[in-house]
Amino acid sequence: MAQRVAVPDGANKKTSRVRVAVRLRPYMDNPDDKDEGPCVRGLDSQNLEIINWRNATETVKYHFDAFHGEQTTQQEVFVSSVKPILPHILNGQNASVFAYGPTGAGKTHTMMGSSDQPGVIPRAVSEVFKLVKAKDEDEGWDYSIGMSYLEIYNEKVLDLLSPSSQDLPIREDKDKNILIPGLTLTTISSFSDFDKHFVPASLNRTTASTKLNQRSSRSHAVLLIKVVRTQRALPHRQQTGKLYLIDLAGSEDNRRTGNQGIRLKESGAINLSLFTLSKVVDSLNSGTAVRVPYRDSKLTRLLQDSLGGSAHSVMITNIAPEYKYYFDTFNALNFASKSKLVVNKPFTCETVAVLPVKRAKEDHKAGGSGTEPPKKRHKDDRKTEQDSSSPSAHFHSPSEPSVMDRLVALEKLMMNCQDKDKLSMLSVAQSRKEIQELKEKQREFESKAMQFSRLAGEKSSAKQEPAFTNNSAPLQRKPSTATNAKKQQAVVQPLQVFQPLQQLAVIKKQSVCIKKEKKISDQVEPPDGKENSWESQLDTSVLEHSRQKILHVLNTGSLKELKGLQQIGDKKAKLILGWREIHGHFINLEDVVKVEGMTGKRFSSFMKANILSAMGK
Ligand SMILES: Nc1ncnc2c1ncn2[C@@H]1O[C@H](COP(=O)(O)OP(=O)(O)OP(=O)(O)O)[C@@H](O)[C@H]1O
Repeated sequence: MAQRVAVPDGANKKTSRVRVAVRLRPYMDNPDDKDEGPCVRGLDSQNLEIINWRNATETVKYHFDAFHGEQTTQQEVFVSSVKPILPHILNGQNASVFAYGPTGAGKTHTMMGSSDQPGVIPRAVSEVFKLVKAKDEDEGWDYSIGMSYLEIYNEKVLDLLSPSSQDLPIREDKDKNILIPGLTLTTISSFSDFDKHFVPASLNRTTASTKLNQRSSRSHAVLLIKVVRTQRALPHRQQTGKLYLIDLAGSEDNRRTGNQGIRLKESGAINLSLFTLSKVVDSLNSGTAVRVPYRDSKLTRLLQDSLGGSAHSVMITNIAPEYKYYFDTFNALNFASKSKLVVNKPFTCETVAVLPVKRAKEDHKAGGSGTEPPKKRHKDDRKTEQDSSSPSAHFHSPSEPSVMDRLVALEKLMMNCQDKDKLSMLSVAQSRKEIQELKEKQREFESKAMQFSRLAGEKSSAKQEPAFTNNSAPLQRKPSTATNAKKQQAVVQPLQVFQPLQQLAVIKKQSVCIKKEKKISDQVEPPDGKENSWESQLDTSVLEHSRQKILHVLNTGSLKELKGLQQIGDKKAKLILGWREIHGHFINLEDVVKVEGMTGKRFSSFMKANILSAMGK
């Protein structure tokens, strides 16, 4: 049998952008949400605006490749955003279309649709058959179409056409094509043939009811349509084009989905892979990435040869207009647009009237503009108490799980620390990204805490004991060596406190800070005076002036200005911005050790480098 060899692809090796469209679903009347109106609206076929939560008299404008408003039909979405990329599949190129967005914002509606309003998937498959049929016989190629259908659930690849199969591996061949050995590939000869396989397989998808969506997709559903064309004459060239049509699981805020237990675990996997997808799309669209992090999740690994490179990709970001989706919408838009947003000038009265702002004020009353009339503020307070979706309602509810409480506490902390002057230094997108990253870290911490709590639960008696006890803390079990004992202690210490789980986040933070402050003073002013001997040689007033200058940059500097400091790279600068978002200003320079990764030693070295550099030495 003749062996096939890969023909070098003459196509442009430049990494292509992901085309981004946004679709706003219609407002859904809900007795609890009445009178609120939308928080986001379209401006034209490429632009939309959303209330600015930092100042409800402003909006934030976004520009996209396409904007589909509430009235847009399934056919219009398909024709404008998907149809143009399909002919490439017949020429051996790859493409991907994916629907991204918060849970309940319309991803499944967009991708699958219903029998009377079919979505992108049935329309695209039907179009591929049409395109093949329309090919001229005289061109001399034979076409065959195959389908695979899988879901990525909890970072496992599961074959929806063969539901009894186990987690499948993702491999890359020598030509950098992504393969899934063992995945069913069914040849289909017509649209009805496709339908026959697709409909029952869709029922195998993992869905569940959450607070926000009765039938929420808990996995990423990936439909692969493979078009292989073979030349009839010698040398029987063969080209394979892959089209991925993906209905992603919703990006989730667990306070609002009410997720616990298995739902929370699913949600962790969903958010992780979406976070990685956002990094990949960001890298591709910014065009600056040295390494696109495809390997960081199964989803992006699978899409590696169909996202970026010479592939054609479209992301349809689904958003919902109701206020209860506000933060999810804001996050989704920031993920989708990255640098494209513009902060508006203050809203005119006329425009404010069109977009009611009370919910935004309510959600952020602690950090709002402070200009709202007292009467209205009172009304909003009342509403907050009644509204179960309000962060503060969760915060005060003793029956809510502690994980949610702590996430809400974090969010609340962020809201309370809004300082207009400080925030004006940051672009909205940038700061949201930082918050997002911090939230990811917080989630990691939460999942560790949950694991920890489970361990504690197994060991302790069935009585109502605190979740954390000093003899159940795994970190304490680690034998510490003389050299790292101090470091370990700084972490273990807070867990020795007998406190309910829900207070852990705060306690841990405080304790670590106290401990680290101690470490710092040890290191900045060591007993032998060796470490800071350089300081003692400087004039006190000059030293103090330099310290103040550094503190000023740390408190008000933009990303660029922070990176201008000695020993502050991109990552550390972002962490500092994120810390400021949550906690406000650094009161003392020594507070910098509270920023993740800034140890006492690093702080000493940071101070030395910056003071000497400020003095021109
Ligand atoms: N453009 C639209 N027109 C009419 N109804 C819509 C539209 N978009 C979504 N819906 C309706 O909104 C509800 C939620 O939509 P859908 O299930 O598609 O959300 P989702 O983003 O896929 O959620 P999840 O991530 O939880 O699966 C459904 O009842 C759906 O029919």
